[in-house]
Amino acid sequence: MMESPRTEDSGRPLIECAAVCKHYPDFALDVTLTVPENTIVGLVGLNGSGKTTLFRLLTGLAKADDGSCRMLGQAADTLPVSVKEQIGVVLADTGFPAVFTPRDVKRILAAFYNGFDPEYFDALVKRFSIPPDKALETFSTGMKARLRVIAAISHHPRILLLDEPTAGLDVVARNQILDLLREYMETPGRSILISSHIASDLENLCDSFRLISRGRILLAEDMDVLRDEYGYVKVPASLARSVDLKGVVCRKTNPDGSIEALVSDRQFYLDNYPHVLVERGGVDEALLLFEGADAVIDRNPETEITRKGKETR
Ligand SMILES: Nc1ncnc2c1ncn2[C@@H]1O[C@H](COP(=O)(O)OP(=O)(O)OP(=O)(O)O)[C@@H](O)[C@H]1O
Repeated sequence: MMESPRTEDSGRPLIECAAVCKHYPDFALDVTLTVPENTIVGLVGLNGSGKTTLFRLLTGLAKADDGSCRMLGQAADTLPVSVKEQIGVVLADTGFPAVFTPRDVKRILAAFYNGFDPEYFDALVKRFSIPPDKALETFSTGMKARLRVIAAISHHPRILLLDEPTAGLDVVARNQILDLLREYMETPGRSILISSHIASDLENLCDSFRLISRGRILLAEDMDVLRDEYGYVKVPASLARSVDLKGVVCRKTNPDGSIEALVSDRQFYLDNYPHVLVERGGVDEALLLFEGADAVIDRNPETEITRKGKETR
């Protein structure tokens, strides 16, 4: 059986999805995922792949048709307040009413969370140059996004669920948020599940990532393994029959007969095939190849584990 991503071998699971299923008329989600403490997991997938649906299941906003999600060991659809207190959430396309000011937001959070830290909130608002008394309708996209993350983090939760927290932001604003998330993780016992369309954000922040496609997680890997060992290879049509596609994770055959593939052992190709283009395989390459692939090997060990568990039940 394949190992889980190496950085996640130890640590209590804070976020768990066990074969959780959600069906819509034109879409089906079926996900198994574990995020242990002290870990940042990135969720990557194209538009409509199911990222927001998964966040909605984890926050109890959507109810699973089968399987289950657990947060801090408790069923996600019936979380007690004591557990909700320990979760911070940024959901895509949500926010506070436009007429609110950051000071209003602070009052609401203080009423909602016992653990809300007003001094920390004020310090972050100041650090990110957010005007405390202006209505949010006057805010730029970046200011609103920063405030959403500040609001999610100011009660010192143990878990952060962040659906596209950096969407629409420039590089400075994105880096500010990523730095804040790194600081957040300096306290032991925490974890983050974060989705983003920006591969570099996830590559620089996360310990591991999950690639979700059409509602299923097809690849689960450590970020440093992806960076150090995986490769993108392009085999010209003339060599397509002679190259041993060792360690291929997914493969796409182009109309001209050339083959593009994501492989788990870049060095093998560098050593053996001097005429094959070999580059580092990043999150973007993985996404592009998985979407156009004509062959995919399921590289999500967690799915395998849960399926086996189900079969033996
Ligand atoms: N309430 C709903 N009713 C019907 N279909 C839905 C509902 N919510 C989501 N879907 C469908 O489920 C699929 C996955 O949507 P989801 O929002 O989870 O994707 P996503 O990966 O977050 O996409 P994006 O990156 O564009 O935000 C889409 O096809 C969407 O139309």
